[in-house]
Amino acid sequence: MGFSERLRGENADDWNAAVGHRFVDEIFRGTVTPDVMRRYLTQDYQFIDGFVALLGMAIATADRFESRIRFAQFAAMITSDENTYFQRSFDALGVPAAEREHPVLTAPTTGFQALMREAAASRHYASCLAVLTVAEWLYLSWADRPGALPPADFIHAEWITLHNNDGFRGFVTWLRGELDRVGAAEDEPGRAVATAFFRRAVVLERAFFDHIYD
Ligand SMILES: Cc1ncc(C[n+]2csc(CCO)c2C)c(N)n1
Repeated sequence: MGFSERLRGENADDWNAAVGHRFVDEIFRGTVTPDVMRRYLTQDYQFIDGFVALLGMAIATADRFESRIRFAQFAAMITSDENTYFQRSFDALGVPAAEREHPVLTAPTTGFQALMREAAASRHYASCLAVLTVAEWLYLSWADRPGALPPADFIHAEWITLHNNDGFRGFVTWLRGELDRVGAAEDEPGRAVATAFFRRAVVLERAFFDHIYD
């Protein structure tokens, strides 16, 4: 069994609770209320800055050029103006500028920001990979419901298709392979550090979904 599959298995309870969360069922049915969707998206929007910084550290610490290229291309894609989902959703939900840019942060959001900052500060490629892999793979896992009909509202439908399209699937497959490769090459202390980052990320993903219903 590869490192990524082993890590997922060790965190199966929290992983499955996130992937099968009430929010996920409701977004596929198109029944997430505007109030909940607004809380979710305003908090999630605060995630992207630290995420891109962490990608930058993965580019810097990767052990080979081809991995840097993969991350650089992904970073370019997610930071291009092409993806206007958040702004269109904020417009549709009537979210004012102040709440888009400076919402009151919830505990899981500040937890994620700290986790991504710490992973980057570690300058340890396997730890950067561990956090990035959870953020991507767990999202592909919940969004991947073959045969499910798309909900009517674009706010629900596009949040699903952003995370289950073939390009995203290909990147997650590569990311898992990269974590498997790097995990196998690490010594045991290095693997243990990456394992702890992976676990914290899975716990926070579950808490992030829970918190929008509090
Ligand atoms: C709490 C939370 N965890 C993971 C993701 C997924 N995610 C974060 S950044 C990124 C790349 C650009 O889409 C992806 C897929 C999320 N949105 N929110």
